[in-house]
Amino acid sequence: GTLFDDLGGMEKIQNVASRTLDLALKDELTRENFRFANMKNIKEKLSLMLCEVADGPCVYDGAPMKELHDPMDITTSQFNAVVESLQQAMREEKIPFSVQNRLIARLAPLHSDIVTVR
Ligand code: HEM
Repeated sequence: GTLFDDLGGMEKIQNVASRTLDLALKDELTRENFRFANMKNIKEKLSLMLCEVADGPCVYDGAPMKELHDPMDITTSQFNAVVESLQQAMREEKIPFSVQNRLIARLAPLHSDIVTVR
């Protein structure tokens, strides 16, 4: 089976994406960035990205990660904060720890496109 199946399929992924962004909107380290963002749109695009990266039946159709995040001058601490929001969201959805880690591992390479400041 795919990581997509192990995560519990599309509905679970949509819940995770939605909750991750709600948490990021509350987190002191990241809330300013998301303050004026179209959360409904980001939730949809993040769902597609997570689905695709987990070998699910989706094609990400959003903006390239670097282009999108580069102007925000994002730090490693902020990147880690979003990853922690994602981990909390997966925990709340009762996704097994080992499955959580497989998804995180596939997102780790995005670090170099997203973080442009130390
Ligand atoms: C694993 C890390 C991350 C992933 C996978 C990710 C993914 C995404 C995706 C898929 C979108 C929507 C793209 C689109 O609308 O076409 C997005 C938008 C956005 N991301 Fe991230 N992101 C990450 C980290 C971060 C961090 C650390 C911040 C800032 C603290 C951040 C701030 C934003 C903001 C503000 C938007 C909305 C931009 C806009 O609509 O103009 N992201 N991200």
